[in-house]
Amino acid sequence: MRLIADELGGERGGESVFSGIGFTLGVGEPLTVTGPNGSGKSTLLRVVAGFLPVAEGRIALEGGGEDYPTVASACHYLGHSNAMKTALTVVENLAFWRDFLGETDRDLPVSEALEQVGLGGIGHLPFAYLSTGQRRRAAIAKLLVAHRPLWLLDEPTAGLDKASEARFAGLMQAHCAAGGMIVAATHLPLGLEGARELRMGFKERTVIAGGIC
Ligand SMILES: Nc1ncnc2c1ncn2[C@@H]1O[C@H](COP(=O)(O)OP(=O)(O)OP(=O)(O)O)[C@@H](O)[C@H]1O
Repeated sequence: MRLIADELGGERGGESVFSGIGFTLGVGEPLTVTGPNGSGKSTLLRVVAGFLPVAEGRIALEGGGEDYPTVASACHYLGHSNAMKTALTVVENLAFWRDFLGETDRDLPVSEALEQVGLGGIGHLPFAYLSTGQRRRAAIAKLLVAHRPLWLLDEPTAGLDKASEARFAGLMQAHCAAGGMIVAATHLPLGLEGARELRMGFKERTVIAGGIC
């Protein structure tokens, strides 16, 4: 399976935000997207996910087979918002997402996913009761309860403490080791060993080996 961006361009409000983006991501590979505020990192992730139209060029998933015929069908998108209902408990939110996304044979049970993000024991609480970092960890658990090979992550560690950052780095490494792919926009090192870096907002935009990790 390969994710291919070819001369990809994205717009916001009818104005070009970026153009000429090119990269190929193979199984097990992480890519970090870096650059100053407003350089288009979030826009790029939303174009890849299919939430915004491709303004020019193309984004495609090759080799996804019947299970993953499109990028959208293959990806989890974790944006700035956690996409959880505040009135539902943490367990109810995760069960909703598992049911909505459809079960696969690689999903973790909700209780195990909560253990993996250090939230074991508080799954019964309404999402509204959780702290900022706990909310982010619950949103990360969503990645585990419904398997998708491609994780699109927008500043995924915002609000996490050091221990949670390290735990999430382990989850990302495990995802890649199992053949997953990650595209993560970030201002912070993510602990993703061997990640290439796509630098946005610079005149010479390049993908460089062994970037921010
Ligand atoms: N809905 C919108 N309409 C018009 N312009 C927008 C819209 N959303 C974002 N933009 C503009 O698009 C540009 C890229 O924004 P984007 O959020 O992709 O940047 P970013 O690199 O993710 O920034 P940050 O590091 O601050 O998160 C910015 O100039 C922003 O003002």
